[in-house]
Amino acid sequence: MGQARLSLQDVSVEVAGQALVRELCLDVGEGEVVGLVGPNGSGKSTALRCVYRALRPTRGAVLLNDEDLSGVPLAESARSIAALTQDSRAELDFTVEEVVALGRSPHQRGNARLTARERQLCRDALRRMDITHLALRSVLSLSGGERQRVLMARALVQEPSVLVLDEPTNHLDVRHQVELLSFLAGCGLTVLVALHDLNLAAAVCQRIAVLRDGELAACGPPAEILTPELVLDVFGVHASVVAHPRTGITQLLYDLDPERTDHG
Ligand SMILES: Nc1ncnc2c1ncn2[C@@H]1O[C@H](COP(=O)(O)OP(=O)(O)OP(=O)(O)O)[C@@H](O)[C@H]1O
Repeated sequence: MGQARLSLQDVSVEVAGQALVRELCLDVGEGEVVGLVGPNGSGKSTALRCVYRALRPTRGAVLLNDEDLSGVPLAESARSIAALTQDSRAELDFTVEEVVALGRSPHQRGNARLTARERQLCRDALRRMDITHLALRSVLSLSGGERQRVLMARALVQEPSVLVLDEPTNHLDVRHQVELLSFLAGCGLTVLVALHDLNLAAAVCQRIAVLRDGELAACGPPAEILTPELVLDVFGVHASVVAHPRTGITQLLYDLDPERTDHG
C-alpha cells in the first residue's frame, strides 16, 4: 500500500450516441479526499466506473501516478484501487468473514490460504467497520447498512492506495455515517467519493467537484464551492450557508419552501 495520485484527463463517456460524461478533468492528490456531487443522473457513477475500470472512457484517460490505466492489467490496478460501488454485490451465501477475506484476492496466487498477517487485517477491518459480531453470519441475512459495512471492510483488506466510493453512506445510520466519514478523513488514502449529502461532503472532503449533465460545473474547497448560488443553480434548491458552531466547517440549511424566489 503506497500513496497514489489519481488524474482524470478529459474523460468522456458516450453510450449509444449519448454523452454521459464530457471532457472531465479532475485530479486527486496523494492522501486527498475529493467529493463528487451532483444531481441524479449527472454522471457521478459513470465517472467513477472509469476509475475502477468497469467502463472504458470513450475519450481521455485515467492516470494512476501518471500511468494511463488503460495499459495496466486489471489484476494489477485492483491491487491499488478498491471500489465500493452501487453495483457491489455480496449476494452469494458466504459468511461475512468470507466476503471480507475476498478483498485479499488481488494479492493472492491461486487458492492460497490467508497468512497470519492477512487474517489480522481482516479482523482489523471487521472491527473498524463494527461488524465483528456478524463475522459468522451469512451476508444474505444482513440489513442494507450492515451489508454496506461488510463491503467497506472488504475494500479495506484490499490494502489499496486509492479508494473509489459511490455513495458509501447509503443505508448507514447516522452514527455509522459519521464513523465512516471520519475514518475516510483520517485514513491517509487517496479517496474519490460520490456523495449526495452536501453537508457530509463539506465535512470530510478537502475539495468538492460538482457535476451537472456530465460536465464539471465547479471544483474547489467546500467553503468556496457550496454557495447558495451554486446550490440553487445546480440543484434548484434554496439554501443558506452557516458555519458549524464548533468546527467552523461550511454547512447548508435547506429552505423547504418551493415558492421562495429570492437567493438569500
Ligand atoms: N448503460 C447506460 N446506457 C444508457 N444510459 C446510461 C447508462 N448508464 C448510465 N446512463 C445514464 O447516464 C446518466 C448518468 O448516470 P450516472 O449513474 O452516472 O449518474 P449519477 O450522477 O451517478 O446519478 P445518481 O445520483 O442518480 O446515482 C443517467 O442519465 C443514466 O440514466
